[in-house]
Amino acid sequence: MIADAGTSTPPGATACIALADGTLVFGRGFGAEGVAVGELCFNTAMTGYQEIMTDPSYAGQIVTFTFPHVGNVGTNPEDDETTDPVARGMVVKWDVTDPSNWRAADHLSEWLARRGRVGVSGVDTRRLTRLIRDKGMPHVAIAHDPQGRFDTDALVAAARAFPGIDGTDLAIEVTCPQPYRWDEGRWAWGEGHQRVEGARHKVVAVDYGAKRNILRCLASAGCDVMVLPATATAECVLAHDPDGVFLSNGPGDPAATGTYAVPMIQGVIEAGKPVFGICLGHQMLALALGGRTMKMNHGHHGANHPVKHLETGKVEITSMNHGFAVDAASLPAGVVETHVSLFDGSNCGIRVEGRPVFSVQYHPEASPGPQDSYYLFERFVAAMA
Ligand SMILES: NC(=O)CC[C@H](N)C(=O)O
Repeated sequence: MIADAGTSTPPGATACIALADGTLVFGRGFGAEGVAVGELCFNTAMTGYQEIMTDPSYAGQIVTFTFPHVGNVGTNPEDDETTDPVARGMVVKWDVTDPSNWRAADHLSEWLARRGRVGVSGVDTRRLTRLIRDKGMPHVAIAHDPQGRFDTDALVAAARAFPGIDGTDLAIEVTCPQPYRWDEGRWAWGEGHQRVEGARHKVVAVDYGAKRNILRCLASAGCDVMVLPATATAECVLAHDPDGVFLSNGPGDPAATGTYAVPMIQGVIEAGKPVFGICLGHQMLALALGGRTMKMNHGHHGANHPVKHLETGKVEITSMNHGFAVDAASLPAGVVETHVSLFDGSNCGIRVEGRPVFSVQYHPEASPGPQDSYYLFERFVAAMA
């Protein structure tokens, strides 16, 4: 149900996606009723919709899932990457509202409704994805009304009024309000998440919107993790006398977030600390080293992205979620490009020559996704040893 502006609501439609250019897409609503605005992206992962919806890096975005069966395994308390969903809404093909389709413990629709997030199902997500590729992550308003009453002109106007993610610092909205310690390790099958005892390395993790599984990977690799808010200064980080500093993933434009992150990162590098960054942390490390970042057309969001490690020639299948990228041509002498995307050649990793400072654009904690890149946590620990 993809139509032009002014088209009346088709019978049975209880949800509408209005693009800023006037394109309308109708479907069946689930989750919360109401309207949400944001940047519409697509994610190609076949599993992990709950982890994706609760990844703080999706703040300001609405996620279209290209995999057709989303919602069929319900939700559970173990898979949240943060307390609340952070993506503003979700779009899926499978009709989540059909009760005969659902047998899971906690219905995705109720889970989403409890958290005030809007869902649109029954959409031709293949066609919508092509549209996102053509238009480059459009600004949209999505609406869910069980009576199917939509003021489509107002929805298009709301999409147009969305300020966009370019130039916006969103990390400040999702970072932790207070420092806290993290000592829970990775999932052990049948035993859940366990406390890790006897950690050997003191790590400060700066939280720009960290996923819980990243902190679990650090703890499981032997790190005693102190999580600090995004605006922590170098002085504040160094006051914890860490063996290493971790820069987390997070939402928004790295250039806008760099205003406070860059001086902190420069300070800890100057102090000789090992530094490891993931995704937004990677982008901000590149900025701190004198590089530039740029907005991508439709970004990389999925769990099937091949990345080449240029120094070993090995290919890793990675989990990704980013709409900005480091411009490799902008990297100064002494900063080496270590990884590239085999989809489009974009930069996926850097390191500083002669220093234990490195970062990757993708998500080695793989939540969801393949675990090919877990070695990066071990590399960080080795750098601190
Ligand atoms: N996953 C992330 O950390 C995303 C980084 C950044 N917000 C981007 O979209 O590129």
